[in-house]
Amino acid sequence: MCGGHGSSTGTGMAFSRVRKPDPRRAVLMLGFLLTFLFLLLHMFSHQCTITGGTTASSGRAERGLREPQLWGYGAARRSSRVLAEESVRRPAVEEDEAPVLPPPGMGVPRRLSPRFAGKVSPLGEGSKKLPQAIIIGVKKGGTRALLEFLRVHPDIRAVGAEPHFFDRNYDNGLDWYRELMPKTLEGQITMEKTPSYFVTREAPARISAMSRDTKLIVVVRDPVTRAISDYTQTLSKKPDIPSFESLTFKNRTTGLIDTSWSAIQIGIYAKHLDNWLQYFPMEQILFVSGERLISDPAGELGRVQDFLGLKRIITDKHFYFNQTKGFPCLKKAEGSSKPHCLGKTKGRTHPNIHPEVVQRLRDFYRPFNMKFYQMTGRFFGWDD
Ligand SMILES: Nc1ncnc2c1ncn2[C@@H]1O[C@H](COP(=O)(O)OS(=O)(=O)O)[C@@H](OP(=O)(O)O)[C@H]1O
Repeated sequence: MCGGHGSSTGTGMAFSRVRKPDPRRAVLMLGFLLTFLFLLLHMFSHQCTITGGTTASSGRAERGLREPQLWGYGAARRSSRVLAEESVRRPAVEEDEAPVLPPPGMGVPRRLSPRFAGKVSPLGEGSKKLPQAIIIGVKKGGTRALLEFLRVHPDIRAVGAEPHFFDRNYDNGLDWYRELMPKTLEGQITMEKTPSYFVTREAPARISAMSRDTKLIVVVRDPVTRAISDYTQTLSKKPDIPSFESLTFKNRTTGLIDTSWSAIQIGIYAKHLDNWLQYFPMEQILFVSGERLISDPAGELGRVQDFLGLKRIITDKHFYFNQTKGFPCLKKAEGSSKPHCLGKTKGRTHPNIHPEVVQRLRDFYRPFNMKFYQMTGRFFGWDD
């Protein structure tokens, strides 16, 4: 535009006009100035749109929608802000239900949240290792109690929250998984618990690929009580769900049980165990009675310590029965001198289920339970 104007007027002409005050030239200059200012303003407003775009994408993340992953300091700060904001909006996270995991590729923060922190030696020595023993199930069996009790042992280090690596987070890779673990010294055992592994089809192959020597622990509980406990947990979060009775039956009149309902499905232990036996020998799996873990915690803990090849350090002396809670509690929690019972999400009051429905479920589970006793060589006494 400028060049075009110069060539049409001619250099000499232009020069002579500079000397004379020319109102047209003044208007032109003003036009230039205004165009320049306009361009400047436009660039500035474009810059603002980009910043606004970032905010919008955070909003997307907050609403749980997918957004391209941007790693680095800004992204890390943004995701921690998102988590903080979400935790304000969400009701308190229920124990064992929604562990806050670091996103893949970002590594694990040096200071882990207490939910993830295992016991760390005061000097921070040792190294992080993949777990040599895993509590793989069952949901609502008493897995949290077992892990909390085991953590009292000086030779056990366990991650607090459920990593869900072999079901939900497998794509994050073994390095990510290892990073979640607490540091251990020579001779100490690294552990984790994720009860959903027991019913995850891919879990046995995946754990075996990590190490064929992994020791597996399953806390089992009467499948009928377990189903009611599972339902009670869901009910506590979604009070509007249908009744236990209506979810149990495909057809109430014929009494046909809906085995596709996870609360029922999980309790068919023999079927799930079959899947594990394709990859692990029976000697590598220990079954803990969820009922005896309540009535005789030291006895069950003795079996677990033997299975893990550890000295029997956790004994009767470590437990007391808390009348208010109605469950055994630790006289001294790990790393503390105070008594410790599990939180209020453990040991909930179950709704009353019609005795006829309970009986129908007992009949349904009986053959599977028999098979399970046979497979494990232990009689759990659920069918008396
Ligand atoms: N010592 C002690 N204190 C409190 N609760 C105990 C204890 N030992 C076993 N239990 C039983 O554990 C049941 C919860 O099982 P899980 O920890 O495996 O549940 S979860 O799958 O991790 O959500 C929980 O089930 P509900 O009673 O249905 O809440 C308890 O019955």
